[in-house]
Amino acid sequence: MAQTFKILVLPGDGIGPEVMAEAVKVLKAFETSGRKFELRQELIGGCSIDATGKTVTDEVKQAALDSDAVLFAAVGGPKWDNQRRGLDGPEGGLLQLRKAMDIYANLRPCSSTSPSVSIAKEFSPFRQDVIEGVDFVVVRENCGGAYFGRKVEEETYAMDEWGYSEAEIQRVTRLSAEVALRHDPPWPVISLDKANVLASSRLWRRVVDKTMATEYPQVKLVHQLADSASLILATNPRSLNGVILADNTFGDMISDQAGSICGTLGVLPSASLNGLPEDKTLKTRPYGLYEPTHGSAPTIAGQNIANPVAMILCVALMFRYSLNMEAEAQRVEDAVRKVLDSGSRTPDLGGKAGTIEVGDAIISAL
Ligand SMILES: NC(=O)c1ccc[n+]([C@@H]2O[C@H](COP(=O)([O-])OP(=O)(O)OC[C@H]3O[C@@H](n4cnc5c(N)ncnc54)[C@H](O)[C@@H]3O)[C@@H](O)[C@H]2O)c1
Ligand SMILES: CC(C)[C@H](C(=O)O)[C@@H](O)C(=O)O
Ligand SMILES: [Mg+2]
Repeated sequence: MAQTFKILVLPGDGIGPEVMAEAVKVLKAFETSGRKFELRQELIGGCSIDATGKTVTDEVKQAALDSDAVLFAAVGGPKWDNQRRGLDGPEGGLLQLRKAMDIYANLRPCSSTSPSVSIAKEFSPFRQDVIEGVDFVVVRENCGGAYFGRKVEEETYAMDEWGYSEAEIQRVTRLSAEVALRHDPPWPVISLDKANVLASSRLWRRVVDKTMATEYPQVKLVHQLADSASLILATNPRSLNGVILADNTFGDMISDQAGSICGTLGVLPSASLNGLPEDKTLKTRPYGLYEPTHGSAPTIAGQNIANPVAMILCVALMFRYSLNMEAEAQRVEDAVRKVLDSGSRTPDLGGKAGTIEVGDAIISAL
């Protein structure tokens, strides 16, 4: 009997449906007589608010928990900006889903050996000698901090509680160290915080220090203030090579900044996980939600010009982390590299190709 993987597909808003269509085409190309993908497509974000009154329904959250993996594209847009925000707004649908799945670590790779950065030599706004050899992965805490703390939102005052518990910091620190250990020799862990100002950062630094010293003494740990990390990323990004561990807010910011190395966010995928596949403490394979780093890019939606590469590389990450299909993950990454090298690129990379054309070219190159 064929092995069947249940995949929840969440295209969302803006360019989401366009880039998701290409990713699904790539996924389908990997069906064989021995392997099937059972796809269930659902609403999330603004389109879900319009159809159901909720940014994500309980059924969709349950479907995520019942799936082998979730492919998510993007949510939000000006249509909903002045209606509802926070957990009830379009972006809140994604936040609620991250929380429901407890996918506490968001891995956002940016490597000059990956297809995303290999094209940077021609398109990046950076000088080639500055970005040559850049190789890091941001491990962003994904379920806590300012995103999920108590909120006050009044006419003339607003507050977001930016709190972390020891346990929340410990688990993401462990996962970042495990990512570091996947490399030989192990990568350093570079932990970002604002311990010079924020109480939550001081706890962050203490817990990271203790966890690394007691459980991962073989992994080098560096603390870097988050604001200066931003400067370093813009001046000497290679010196951040390794695992960049950051809380929810700093991780969000530094991973968007990584897009500047490639010159576009349209090529950076990410994996949100509640553990690595080799984690023995998990009863099942980890939950995985695969989402590009970019958003719904409303100004370019509906024109067949959005770059589908980030979403397609999410399929590769899903193969790697959720479906035990490493060889297939590499085939997707190789095909993307080949197509970008051939010059078939969307306008954000200076090309003239359409979303569909790039998707088709990647399938032909598999
Ligand atoms: N994960 C998500 O769903 C997510 C992430 C970020 C922003 N958003 C939402 O998206 C909306 C727009 O936000 P924003 O403009 O700050 O960020 P954005 O990532 O949507 O766009 C930033 C810039 O990158 C470009 N861009 C992004 N993805 C691209 C792609 N695949 N191909 C080509 N160009 C691409 C856009 O045109 C824009 O110039 C907002 O409603 C925001 O809340 C959603
Ligand atoms: C849309 C928004 C909730 C989201 C975040 O801030 O986490 C996005 O910016 C991201 O980086 O995935
Ligand atoms: Mg972001």
